[in-house]
Amino acid sequence: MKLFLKYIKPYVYYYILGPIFMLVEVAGEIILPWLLSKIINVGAANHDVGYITRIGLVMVLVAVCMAVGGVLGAWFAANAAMNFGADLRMDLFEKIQKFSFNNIDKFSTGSLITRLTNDITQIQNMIMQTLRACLRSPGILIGAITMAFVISPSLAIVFIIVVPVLVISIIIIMKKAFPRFKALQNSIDCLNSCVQEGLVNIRLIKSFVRKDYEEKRFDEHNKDLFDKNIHAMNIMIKYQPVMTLALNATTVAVVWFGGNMIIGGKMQVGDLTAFTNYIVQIMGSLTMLSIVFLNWARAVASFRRVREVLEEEIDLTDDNALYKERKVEDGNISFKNVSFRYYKNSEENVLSNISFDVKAGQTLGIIGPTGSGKTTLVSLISRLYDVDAGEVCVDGVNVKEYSLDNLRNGIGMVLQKNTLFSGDIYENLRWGNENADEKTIAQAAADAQADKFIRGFREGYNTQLGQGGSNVSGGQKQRLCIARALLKHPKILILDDSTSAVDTATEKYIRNVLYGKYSDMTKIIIAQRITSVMEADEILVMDNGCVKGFGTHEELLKTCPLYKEIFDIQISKEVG
Ligand SMILES: Nc1ncnc2c1ncn2[C@@H]1O[C@H](COP(=O)(O)OP(=O)(O)OP(=O)(O)O)[C@@H](O)[C@H]1O
Repeated sequence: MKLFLKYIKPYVYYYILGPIFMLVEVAGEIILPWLLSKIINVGAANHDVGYITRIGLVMVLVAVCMAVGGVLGAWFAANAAMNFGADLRMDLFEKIQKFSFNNIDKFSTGSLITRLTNDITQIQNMIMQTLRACLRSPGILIGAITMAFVISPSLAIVFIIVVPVLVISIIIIMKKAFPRFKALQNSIDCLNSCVQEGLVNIRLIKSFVRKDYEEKRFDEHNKDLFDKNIHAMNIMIKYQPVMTLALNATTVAVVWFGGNMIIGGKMQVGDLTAFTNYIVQIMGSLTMLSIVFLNWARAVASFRRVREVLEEEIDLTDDNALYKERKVEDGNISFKNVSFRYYKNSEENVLSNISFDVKAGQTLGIIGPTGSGKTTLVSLISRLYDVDAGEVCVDGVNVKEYSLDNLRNGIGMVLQKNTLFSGDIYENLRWGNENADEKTIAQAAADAQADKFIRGFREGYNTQLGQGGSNVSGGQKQRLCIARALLKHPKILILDDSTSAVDTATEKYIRNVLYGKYSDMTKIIIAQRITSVMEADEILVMDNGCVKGFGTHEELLKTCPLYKEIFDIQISKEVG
């Protein structure tokens, strides 16, 4: 509730004015049947045209006031709901941006998308409907029942039987609806995850001819969503005819008893007309209330899902950092007895007892079999994960003592899975430095051996890139990502297998530029090709999460059997 109030507070006037304007409509709906009965009982009975005209004009005036009240009430309700949704969505998005990888792994991407979109829409709809109905429906209910008792207390007894029965059935329906709506939202999660995976990987699906399999998977999720929808909607489907039946039965009973009363001279025709109008209003407001309650059931399920994300504890923060203002100045790196595992309940470490130092400006090459922990190791430098034992220091300070922004601003990472965004090349490269001018961008691109091929495109640097960089080759994408990182001018540059798709000659050019022009930058180059790391100042050889060797190329050839083996296999293959 506290969380709910946070989003209501800034727009509290909308929440007050919306229902108040709706009351104008309520008053009108109560007055109109009564005025109608006056026209029938007095005007028509006495053939008094003047009376009919006067009351008629009052009715028109009431209708105009109702329209104005209705429009303003709806406007305030819509604004309250939309603002609530927009603020909640923003907070949710900000929270997700702060998530560590561990937090992200807990929720699937599809589920986070559903929570950000569909769940918040449910909450918005609920707020809008509630504001429109919270005073209107009870107001009409109370007003119409009162008027009915005023007109004919004996006839109004029928409501004492009908209303409690309907209220009890609404409560039962609410109880049944809640779990069904929760299951429905979870099913939307699964469908969204399936759609997202299917669209992001559409090229892979086509190349592996997995279209049928993916269609089958989608069909299963789609059917599940259909079933859950029907299961939830069944409540509404069954409920609506019950309400209509109750309305019709009550009307028939009232007309029958009322007719007898008119024959017996105990009631006037106009009163019976007004009475039947009030029946419609009472039933209408009960139906409206039941729909609002059903939407509440759905929105509460959604709100719980949104709250789950908002209240998720972020396990990697800089809240307790000692040197929040400090920036990475030189680029010295030091690993001291570092151990790490992804799953905290697993017994085996992914990295075990790693220790090494890299001085500012040096180049460290990292080589080792796949899965040996190279990517994991460099992820710890920019605190994508926290170590389980030991410490990682940058410029002599534990990475946990920097603010995350300052630490990550000092480090440029070109990840193994490179990603570009839709937009032109300029926009993409400016991720490295949003203020970079065209000349600086072109220079960074030239250093990454990308300038030439970019200028080869018809639109040059204005070429639009597809989502994820789908319209450039793997090697081109890697060079654009390196240019983007160079533009950042980080103190530490990490290239994680990021030239694997670049031909060896171009890769050598890039290395030469890095060793020459960027000699003050600490560079970590992870590679599968031994030629990519041979010239590094130090080389770290990894195997199964452990350091198997550390030294220069010449030293390792003598001291590290694994390095020698990799060298022999790769170099003899090249010679062969
Ligand atoms: N996000 C993750 N969650 C759980 N386990 C992971 C995760 N990422 C990697 N691993 C596991 O950690 C180990 C080391 O993976 P890592 O990616 O660091 O190896 P690598 O040496 O960089 O491999 P490659 O050369 O293939 O890129 C592997 O066993 C891998 O399965």
